[in-house]
Amino acid sequence: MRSPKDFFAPLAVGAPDPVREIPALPSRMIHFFDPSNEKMAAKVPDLAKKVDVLLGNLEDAVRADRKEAARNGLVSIAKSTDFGATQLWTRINSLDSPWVLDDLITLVTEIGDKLDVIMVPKVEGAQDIHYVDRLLAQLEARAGLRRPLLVHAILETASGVANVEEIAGASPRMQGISLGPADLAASRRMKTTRVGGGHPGYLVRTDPVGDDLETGRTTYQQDLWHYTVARMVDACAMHGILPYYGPFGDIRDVVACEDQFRNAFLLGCVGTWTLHPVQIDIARRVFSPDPKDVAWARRVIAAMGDGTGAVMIDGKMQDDASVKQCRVVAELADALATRDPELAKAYDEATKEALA
Ligand SMILES: CC(C)(COP(=O)(O)OP(=O)(O)OC[C@H]1O[C@@H](n2cnc3c(N)ncnc32)[C@H](O)[C@@H]1OP(=O)(O)O)[C@@H](O)C(=O)NCCC(=O)NCCSC(=O)C[C@](C)(O)C(=O)O
Ligand SMILES: [Mg+2]
Repeated sequence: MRSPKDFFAPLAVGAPDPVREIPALPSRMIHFFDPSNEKMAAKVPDLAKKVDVLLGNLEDAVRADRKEAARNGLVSIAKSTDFGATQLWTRINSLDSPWVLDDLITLVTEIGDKLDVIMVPKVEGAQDIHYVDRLLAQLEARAGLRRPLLVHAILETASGVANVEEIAGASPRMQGISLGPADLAASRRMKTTRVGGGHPGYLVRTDPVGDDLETGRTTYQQDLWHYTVARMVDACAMHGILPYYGPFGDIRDVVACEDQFRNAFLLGCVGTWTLHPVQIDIARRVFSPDPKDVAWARRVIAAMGDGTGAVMIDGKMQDDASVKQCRVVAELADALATRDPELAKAYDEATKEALA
């Protein structure tokens, strides 16, 4: 463990100073594409206008014989595309794979100035982040980068979940954590075969009435991911980094996808992954606060003055704690409004109506 005094010292001579605060940039959707897939790659310039984050995926879902093509494809896309205010991330191959060393060397050297965040899969503990941290510092120094690359961990091993708090605080580069439900299910030996979402067999049932065990017993499907997402959110909040839902693999089921995204949003996540273009608008809708909620939040903030004491608004008590919740919603709305003029208009109109 490094001394707290050294935590913000660069890990290589000539590497840029680590950031002290993780920027809360809009990242409602991290849109995955395979840079070796020509059809997907061709859509990148248009997607850059629609999404908050584009992620060139090099790991799972890219065939073993396409790994180099994906890496080289990402380099050429990054060099030739104007991303505007859209962030460019990548997911490197896992740290035990034969590809990861070349992924890091090539990407940092060739496009380190274009990349914002490096997503590291299958993180098991702080040791994995420490390894990437030092290596990135060496490569940044050699490439003469002025801005440090940030690191994002995927929570997709049982060990990673057990160590999530130390992973979140392992480096000043830690930008956030995403749920990786497919690998996590396998690592935990869960008996599911899905990528994210619920399962009809994971349920609770109302008690029987009398001796009849069969009739009138409603069942409620439960969320398999509640514990993990909640724990991830706490670990991230504790360390000032950002939590995300992960993939929802049933592309056709846009309804359950929206539900799963919304659960994560309400629990504290700032965004999700989108694997297919059809999921982009769902993520935008879910991870942008509702204009009515924004208007309410602004109304409470205005009524609460310096934020202390208690007032009644529409029959509901407001105090120091509820105004803090309202500030979370209002600040997120303000940040998203700077990127999304349509949203800015909807927020202002709803606020005018609420205050009229
Ligand atoms: C599911 C697939 C195969 C269906 O792909 P498709 O071509 O069969 O679908 P489609 O509906 O026919 O596609 C329509 C059009 O959209 C395009 N398209 C389709 N997807 C995209 C995309 N993402 N970005 C940009 N364009 C896309 C596609 O090329 C096509 O273009 P066209 O109209 O010109 O013919 C495809 O969407 C895909 O490969 N998506 C990405 C999958 C991926 O990245 N998986 C890895 C992340 S999840 C994961 O790793 C788990 C985790 C965290 O690690 C853990 O839980 O453990
Ligand atoms: Mg995975």
